[in-house]
Amino acid sequence: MSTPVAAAQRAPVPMVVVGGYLGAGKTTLLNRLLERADGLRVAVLVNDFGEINIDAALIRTRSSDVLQLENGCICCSIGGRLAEALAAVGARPDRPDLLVIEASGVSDPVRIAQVGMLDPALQLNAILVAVDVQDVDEQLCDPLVGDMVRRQISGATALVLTKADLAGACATEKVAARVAGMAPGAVVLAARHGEIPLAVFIDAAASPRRPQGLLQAGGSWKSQAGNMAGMAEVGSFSYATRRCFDRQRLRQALRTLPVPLLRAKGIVRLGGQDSVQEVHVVGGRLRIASLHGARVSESVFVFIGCFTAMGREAILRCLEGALAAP
Ligand SMILES: Nc1nc2c(ncn2[C@@H]2O[C@H](COP(=O)(O)OP(=O)(O)OP(=O)(O)O)[C@@H](O)[C@H]2O)c(=O)[nH]1
Repeated sequence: MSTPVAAAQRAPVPMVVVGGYLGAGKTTLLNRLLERADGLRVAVLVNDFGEINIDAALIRTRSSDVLQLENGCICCSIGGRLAEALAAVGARPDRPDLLVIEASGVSDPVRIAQVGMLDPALQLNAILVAVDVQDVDEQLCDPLVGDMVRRQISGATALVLTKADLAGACATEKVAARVAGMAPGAVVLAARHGEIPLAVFIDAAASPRRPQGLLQAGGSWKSQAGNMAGMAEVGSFSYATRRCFDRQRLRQALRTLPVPLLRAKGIVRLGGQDSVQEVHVVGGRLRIASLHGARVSESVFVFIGCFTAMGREAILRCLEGALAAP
């Protein structure tokens, strides 16, 4: 392994941080990049909220170079581990051509970029922030998460509008104007199911840099996130089972959960089917889609929200009611 000095003398690894609120489409962006990154060696560092890293599993179906950090907000709670993981990438004898960090939906991408910028082996290319056109207005008004979403958006060098296909052109234009005003200097572009020009990741010049203050920006995030967690107890819990789910019952259960949540995602096996499915609940909408090429021995779910013990149990009961007959 090379020494830190030797590592610093080689050309730095371009780094892109992908941020954005829960369910905004970060993993989709990353997977689309990996599908098209012909010959480009992309290392991916994924931080997820919850003890089961569903995102890393979803990305692993498309890349083998995936590093993962568990449990939420890399910038506040595991900054040291993030720095270590980044240093390990920079110290590799065969450095990747690109390092992409997927931030958790409740973290501040600027803080993550700051940690990376302290490492001379890395060079920040862009902070991409995914913005869900359908849900961002509601998120920005939400007393619980509004400040966090605003901060994520305002730290972007590129804002990637997602789900324009669902929201329509008119809503997309309105959101584009709104978020552009929150992040002056950021490029605003729309993604089609995660597809954006590769240059946005690869070419530093394609993303205008925040000219100043990057290292100062976002300084109060830690305390804000701390307050938020204390006030509202945003948390997560997971569920794993070796049994299969019944598709119809699972749909019904996830559409009628008795407890509000911020996000749910899972990788599940359905009774009578070989294929593995990915499951997403975002903004109350449910999507179940085949996860091609995946093989799993158990189904897993992560739920993110403000749950009481009773709420948690109610959700677990719903899930158990959706299991297929053994
Ligand atoms: N229709 C449509 N769906 C999208 C688009 N982008 C993402 N999605 C869907 O939105 C859901 C959430 O996408 P993810 O990529 O998992 O979102 P994420 O930001 O990684 O989610 P977290 O990691 O939980 O914060 C999935 O069901 C995606 O298929 C899009 O452009 N159009």
